[in-house]
Amino acid sequence: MAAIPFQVEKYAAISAVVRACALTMSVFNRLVKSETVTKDDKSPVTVADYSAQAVVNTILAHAFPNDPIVGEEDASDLRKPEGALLRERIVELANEALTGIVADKENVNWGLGKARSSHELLDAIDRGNYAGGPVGRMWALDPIDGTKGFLRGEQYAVCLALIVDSIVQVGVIGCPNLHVDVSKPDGERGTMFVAVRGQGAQQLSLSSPYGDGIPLRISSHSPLSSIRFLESVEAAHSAHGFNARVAAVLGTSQSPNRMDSQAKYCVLSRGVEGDVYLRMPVPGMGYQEKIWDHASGALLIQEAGGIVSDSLGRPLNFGSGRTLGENFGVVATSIDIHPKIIHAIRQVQDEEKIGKF
Ligand SMILES: Nc1ncnc2c1ncn2[C@@H]1O[C@H](COP(=O)(O)OS(=O)(=O)O)[C@@H](OP(=O)(O)O)[C@H]1O
Ligand SMILES: [Mg+2]
Ligand SMILES: [Mg+2]
Ligand SMILES: [Mg+2]
Repeated sequence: MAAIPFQVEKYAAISAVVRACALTMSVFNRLVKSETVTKDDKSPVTVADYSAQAVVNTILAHAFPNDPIVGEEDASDLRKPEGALLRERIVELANEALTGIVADKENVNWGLGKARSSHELLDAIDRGNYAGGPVGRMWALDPIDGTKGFLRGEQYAVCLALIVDSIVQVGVIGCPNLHVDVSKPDGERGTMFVAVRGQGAQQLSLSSPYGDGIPLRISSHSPLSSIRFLESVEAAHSAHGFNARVAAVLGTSQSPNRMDSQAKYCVLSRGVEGDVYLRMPVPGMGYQEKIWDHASGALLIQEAGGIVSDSLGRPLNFGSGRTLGENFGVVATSIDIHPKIIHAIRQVQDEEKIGKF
């Protein structure tokens, strides 16, 4: 019998994301102020981001020693003398996660059960320093996407994707704070989203992440007047005013559904809580989107029957380095709504040019 493509990669990615999610959940309740620091770009990073990256990269290094990793965090601050306390905490947390008992897929060995030295774990974090590029295999990792959401106790996600020759082949996203049942927002939390190119997309739960799961299907029949946008919480991360003007052009009266992280892609793939994820650059910021903020989610949407492009309708290029440097904005939605959104974006941009706003 022929092997199913990317099955080992899928199970390794699920195993790594489940352990990283458990780590972040246990840290959340015990996090103290000194365990969050501000990076050079003014964004927060916590002991949970660092230790989750150490855990995922340790598992990937064991399972696929030749695969490079594009990960958000690096260990340079932790190697400095003033990083000693943070470093100790990260070593403790990462080893708890690597040696703790979590249900892994049977008959596989990801090198777990053995504690690592501080040196090994810092090197594991720095395996994420790969520059990216158009050719070959690489993993894209965001150990905590939506760190601000994590700190608020709201949505965040552990996101891992395998990219081969610029194309995302496997995408796994764990959302510890996302409700499992769309009709019960206050019900059980802890979801896992898994997509493999050509094999569909499923929602599973973090407590039972290896079964068949629920097949995901993006919503496709919303009349334009009732479509709902998904967007970032932070106005500094995506242009809320621009989204509101696109919504006005389309004539929708629904207020946007705002949440942090790639949980937006997850919610979109479930087909009920939103119809379009629109992320337009904030003028003057000069920010380039990072591949780890979109790779898993983009595949999830495609495998759920939707389409992901930039604001000009061009495919996202995951092979141009650590950023989506050749793209401008992100639009994820169903195949039938997509051209209408691209058209409305152009209309708003034209109106802005003639000074209508
Ligand atoms: N200036 C700017 N513009 C656009 N995007 C930025 C910017 N700065 C940061 N980031 C990235 O946004 C990631 C979080 O995205 P979200 O959509 O979750 O934003 S928000 O937190 O809800 O506002 C966030 O991911 P994490 O750092 O993993 O939390 C960043 O990669
Ligand atoms: Mg960050
Ligand atoms: Mg992120
Ligand atoms: Mg992050």
